[in-house]
Amino acid sequence: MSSAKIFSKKESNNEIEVNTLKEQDNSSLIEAYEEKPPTQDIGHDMRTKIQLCWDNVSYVIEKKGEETQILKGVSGKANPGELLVLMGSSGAGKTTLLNILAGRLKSNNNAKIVGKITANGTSIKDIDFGYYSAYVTQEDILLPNLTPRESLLFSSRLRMPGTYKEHVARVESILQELRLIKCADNIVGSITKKGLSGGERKRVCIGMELITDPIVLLLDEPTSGLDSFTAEVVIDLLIEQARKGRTVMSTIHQPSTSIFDKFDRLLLLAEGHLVYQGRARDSPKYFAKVGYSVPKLMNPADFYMRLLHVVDRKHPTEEEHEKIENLVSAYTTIDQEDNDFDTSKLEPLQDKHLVVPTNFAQQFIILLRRAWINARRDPLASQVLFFEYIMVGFLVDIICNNLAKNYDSSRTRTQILFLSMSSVAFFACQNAAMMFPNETPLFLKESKQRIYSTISYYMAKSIADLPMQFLPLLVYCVMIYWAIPLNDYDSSKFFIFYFVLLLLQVSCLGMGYILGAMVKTETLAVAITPVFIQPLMMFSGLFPSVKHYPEGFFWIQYISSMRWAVEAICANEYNDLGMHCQHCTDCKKCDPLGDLDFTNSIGSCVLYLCILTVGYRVIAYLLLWKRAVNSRR
Ligand SMILES: Nc1ncnc2c1ncn2[C@@H]1O[C@H](COP(=O)(O)OP(=O)(O)OP(=O)(O)O)[C@@H](O)[C@H]1O
Repeated sequence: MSSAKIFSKKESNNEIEVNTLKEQDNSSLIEAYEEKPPTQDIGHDMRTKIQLCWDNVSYVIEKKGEETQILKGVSGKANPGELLVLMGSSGAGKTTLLNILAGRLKSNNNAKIVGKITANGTSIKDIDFGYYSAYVTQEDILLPNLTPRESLLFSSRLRMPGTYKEHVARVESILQELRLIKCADNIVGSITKKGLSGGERKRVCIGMELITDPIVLLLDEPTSGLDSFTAEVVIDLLIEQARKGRTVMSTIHQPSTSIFDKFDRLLLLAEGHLVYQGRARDSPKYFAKVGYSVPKLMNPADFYMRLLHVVDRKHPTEEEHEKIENLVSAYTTIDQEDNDFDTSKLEPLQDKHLVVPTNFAQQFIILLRRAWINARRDPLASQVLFFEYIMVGFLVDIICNNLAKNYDSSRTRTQILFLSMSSVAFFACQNAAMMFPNETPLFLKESKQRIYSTISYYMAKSIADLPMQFLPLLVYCVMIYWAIPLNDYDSSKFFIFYFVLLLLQVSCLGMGYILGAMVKTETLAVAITPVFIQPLMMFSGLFPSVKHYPEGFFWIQYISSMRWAVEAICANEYNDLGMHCQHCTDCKKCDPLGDLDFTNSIGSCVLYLCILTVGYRVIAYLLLWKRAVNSRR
């Protein structure tokens, strides 16, 4: 593939090229692209240009019978080949406007969008605008345990057609283009795990969207949280993307003067009103004309932010109100002389659709590989789980080793079984619940883009998570089984013990998925896990025994997989244990199982456990599916 080479050759010249182009007016810019053929040879034909226009766009939401107008008749346009920056005070409506233009916000019962949005004159309602555009969210939505190269490669394989070689070439080209080669094999990382720097992570997010070669690139605050130098690197990349012919539009919070100087066009919002739209470099002249001169040596961006700031948006002071009114009326009355873009070469867009290039089996295999790499590298799933099991096993060994096989010690024996069951249930459930919220943003984003089906994702995730759970549990079982020892009548006893706990682990992972699918953050997942697990544990048959369940609560045992797991391992333990009592000659009356009111066979307990395992997983799937459907609305 040639593009990678072309990019690397041009890299050193980019800065000069960008700056030179910036000095020219818009039409000469476009001609400049036309003369040089686009450097990308995949995806969209970059000679297709899109001018995005919005006319009188308003957004009104209704909450508790009260209407709030967030956008108030905003009009504007974003030209191909240019970087349009949206600025305004916090809450002015920048993200809302960007979301509406990207088609991410739609009218519903509580929110209404009015106005017309067109791309090359075609209403975006009449086409699948997602085919032409891409959106980079403010949050970095990436899997923390993958590298940039892996993230881009999986994204490419899921979203674009082509052979493996072509995917690799496309990814290498993007990595070079975004100057990510040096960190391409480092782990992305997260807040809790050191990985890429903020700027690198943001560039990977941009790269994830460049995979489909979008003609319109929309970004929500790509520089937030970055220092001014790193922010400038990101802006330079956006300008480069624009110079390739893309229409680039981004919200930016607080650009430095040197960043501001690089913007092609500027759109300023104040309290949902448009107060300026035009060339960024012309803005100081415009504001001076309407009575608000930018002080000498002051960053115009800082000046505008201060000018447009309203302390209490619900109750603006008279002065603030008057200032915004002045700016709004000045904007609508002063001619902007901003019609310098030649639209004659723009072609109407066809209603093309993104075609999912993979079938269910391919999606499953790619997602399984991705989920497996992510799970394998997750410290929670590997080191922490091992540590937890080894610690519990070690303590059990110290406290309970060489336990006598008599009736007196059966209480301790039962407690060990309960501890084993509760540890497995708690570790598995919490682990799954904590890992899920980290991955759901990417799943929801991809499912919004309809890259794959929820079932292929869910099945891949469910399977990929299992191996990392099995081994620590096996280590725990081996550690305690012969040290106590538990029932050593024959080897099948150990395997039944391990198998039942394994099944419990699989079912509790499902329960963890339910919790993980319900909450949005890891912290919340940690907080709510005990709330769900503990009641189910209390109805596991040991606390109190089945006979003593209060009336009306009897049914809880049927939704608790712990109940059936504990009965199965107790039956496995006490049948053929060969107890010898010191106190009685006839041990037939010593019946720990009977004392516990456990009467079911191991087979029926395992059957209940299997049914609950499937049930939990189906519920988790439905919750995830519902979230995916809601995210597409
Ligand atoms: N669904 C909603 N329900 C209630 N209020 C909303 C909703 N969406 C947006 N808003 C409100 O609309 C206003 C504009 O929100 P928006 O996110 O567009 O602002 P912004 O200019 O991007 O702000 P920031 O720079 O702080 O991100 C805010 O006051 C926000 O609270």
